[in-house]
Amino acid sequence: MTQAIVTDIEGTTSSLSFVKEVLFPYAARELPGFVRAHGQRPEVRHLLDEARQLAGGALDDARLVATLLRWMDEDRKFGPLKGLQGLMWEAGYRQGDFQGHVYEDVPRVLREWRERGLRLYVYSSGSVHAQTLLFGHTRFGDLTPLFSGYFDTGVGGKKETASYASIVQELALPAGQVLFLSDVRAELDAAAAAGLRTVCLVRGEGPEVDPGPHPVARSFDDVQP
Ligand SMILES: CSCCC(=O)C(=O)COP(=O)(O)O
Ligand SMILES: [Mg+2]
Repeated sequence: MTQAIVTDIEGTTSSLSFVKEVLFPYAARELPGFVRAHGQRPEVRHLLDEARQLAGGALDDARLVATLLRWMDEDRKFGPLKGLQGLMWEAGYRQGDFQGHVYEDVPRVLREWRERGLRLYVYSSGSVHAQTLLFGHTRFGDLTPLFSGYFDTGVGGKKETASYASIVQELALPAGQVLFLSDVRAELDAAAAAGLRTVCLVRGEGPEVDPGPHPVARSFDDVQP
C-alpha cells in the first residue's frame, strides 16, 4: 500500500508556462544586477564559485553572468544555477511580483491525501529554497505545511535511478510503497527502475508527453495512490 507520494513540480503540480515564461525570464532579467549587488554575500559567492568551476575556468563576473544566462536558456539543471535562481525569485515572491502557480486540483487533492495519512514530498530540479517559495506563495495560500520534505538535485539528477534509491532510503520505506508523479518519461523510468510506483501527469500543456508504460493521469483527481 502506498505510504508516501513524491511529486515533481514543473508540468505536474505547476504549469510549464509559469516556469518558462515567468520564473526563468525574471531570473534572467535580475541576474546581472543581483551579481553586482549581492556577489560578495557568502552564500552567493559560494554558488558563483561553484558555477565558475562547472564552467571550467577562471571567468570574470561578466563572462560568468553570460554563461549562467546561456544555461538558463538551455534549461540546464545545474545545482549552482538553480540555487542562484531561488535566491532571485525570493525577492519576486516577497514583493508580490508573481505567485507560485499550482493547478486547482493540487491543493485540494494534496489535502485529501494528507487526511488519508499519506506523507507528501517534492522532488524538483529547482532548489529546495525555490520549492518552498513556490508552494509558500500560491493563490491558495501557503501549501508548505502539507509536505513532509523536499528533495532537489542534491540527491542526484531526476533521470538517474540512484536518486530515487536515495530518496526511498531517506523516507525509510520500501520502494514499492512510494509513488512518484512526473510529466517526464525519463524521470518516471528512473523511478520505476528503483522500484517506485509511478504515474505520468499529462496536463495538456506544451509538447506532447510520452507516458511510455506508466499509468496516465490528467490531474491529481485521476491519481490512485
Ligand atoms: C522549484 S520551482 C522552479 C522549477 C525549476 O527551476 C525547474 O527547473 C523545474 O524542474 P522540475 O524538476 O520541477 O521539472
Ligand atoms: Mg516536470
